[in-house]
Amino acid sequence: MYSPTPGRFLLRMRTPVSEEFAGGYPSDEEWHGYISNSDRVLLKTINFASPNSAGAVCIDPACTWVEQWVHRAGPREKIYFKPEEVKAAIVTCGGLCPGLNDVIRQVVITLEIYGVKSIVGIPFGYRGFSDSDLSEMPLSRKVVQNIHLSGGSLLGVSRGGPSVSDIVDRMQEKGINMLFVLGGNGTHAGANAIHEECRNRKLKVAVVGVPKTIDNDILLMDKTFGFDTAVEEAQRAINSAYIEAHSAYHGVGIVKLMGRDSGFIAMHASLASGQIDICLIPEVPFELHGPHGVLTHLKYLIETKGSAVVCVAEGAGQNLLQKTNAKDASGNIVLGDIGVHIQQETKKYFREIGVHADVKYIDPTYMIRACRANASDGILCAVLGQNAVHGAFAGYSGITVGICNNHYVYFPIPEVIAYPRPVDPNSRMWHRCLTSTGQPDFI
Ligand SMILES: Nc1ncnc2c1ncn2[C@@H]1O[C@H](COP(=O)(O)OP(=O)(O)O)[C@@H](O)[C@H]1O
Ligand SMILES: O=P(O)(O)OC[C@H]1O[C@](O)(COP(=O)(O)O)[C@@H](O)[C@@H]1O
Ligand SMILES: [Mg+2]
Repeated sequence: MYSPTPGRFLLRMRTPVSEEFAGGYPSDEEWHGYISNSDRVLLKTINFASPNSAGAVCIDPACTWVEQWVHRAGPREKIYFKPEEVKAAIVTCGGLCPGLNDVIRQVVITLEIYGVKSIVGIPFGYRGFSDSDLSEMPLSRKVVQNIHLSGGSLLGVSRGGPSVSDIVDRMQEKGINMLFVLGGNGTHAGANAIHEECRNRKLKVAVVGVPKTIDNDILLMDKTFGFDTAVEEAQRAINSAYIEAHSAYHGVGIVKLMGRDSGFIAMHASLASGQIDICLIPEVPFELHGPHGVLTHLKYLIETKGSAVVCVAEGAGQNLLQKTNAKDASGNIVLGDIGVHIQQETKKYFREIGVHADVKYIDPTYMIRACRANASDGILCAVLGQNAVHGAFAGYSGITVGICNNHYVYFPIPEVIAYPRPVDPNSRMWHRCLTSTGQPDFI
């Protein structure tokens, strides 16, 4: 569609002190280290023998093997934007997530290495495109140098905001032709709509996403950034609940962790801690009362080991609570508080059966996401941020970056947000979690 020009992302650099290397490293070397547009990464790596294998996803009863590939991420030899003509914008939307600043930093640094001079941050999510009292923030390596040392987002985040057509109007007014969108499912739905609108208006704009969700609920990816940090941070809450429960006579500790639709944080935090007796996630229904209910098992645990710790994801057991039909500014359903409900029902239950129980409830909700990224997330953010810029220069739009089978790739946005990625109750990981907790079925 547009004629490509040779890439300006230098994989080998020399300080341009001498005339000889003023333009960078000589380009006539055989090794160049660019990614070919034909490089592909295999989407699924297990050839399941039958649909009965744990976690099997099959297209037919014979589980016929179908190879599916995605584009490998990274710098290309030919680029589709002249860096001096680029005005790049970065926006962070939805809730916070550890690592947002790390990604912003890497996007800015990489853009500068390509030679982009005009880089701005849009304040407070998509809202920053419409609110007249919010002005764009000029970004450079100097501005972002140390932002990864703290959590949150330098640019601020928000839910809700203007229509897609208003956003594209503002982008046209401001001359933005590269947009980097950091956010979850909702943000990516918006990013894809912005990409489509730009196409309809025949604008040469690259819209590239970087999936941000501590819930880890984006399809096809090994994991999203911030998830590891959230799981690690959750260990403190779980350990406190364990110590409280263990030190009390008939102690019961309850910890509620984030996870609107998906129980990945609760499952991984339970598995990592080794201190959880009951893990409850949205994907696996449970009863509190009755012979197979959670409370009967708590009584058994109190009798047999003296204490117990429960980890519950915020989206779990919503069928046990009264629906409010309330929605947040982005249209997400406001959930009932399952943690408080389990706390109250546990106290009531033990009171009614005349057994002493010392119930302690910990809700570390915002503490697990308002923190700085750990080392492994720091690396993930760096690679994703850099690859987002390479993707835009490679001429892609309507894509998002991710890690798939340990390789970094570009996904078409609609493929990864078709629905929130759930924990598969038939997966090995959920079975491993059950093995660790030793919990029975609660239905
Ligand atoms: N289907 C959609 N189409 C366009 N924009 C959307 C859509 N869903 C959400 N958004 C916008 O994306 C932003 C973030 O959405 P939200 O659901 O709050 O967070 P997240 O992106 O983390 O899922 C909000 O500004 C919201 O208005
Ligand atoms: O109170 P807030 O800011 O709406 O955030 C709560 C939500 O944030 C999350 O952790 C992640 O949500 P997003 O991916 O939409 O940012 C959800 O699990 C949780 O419901
Ligand atoms: Mg969301």
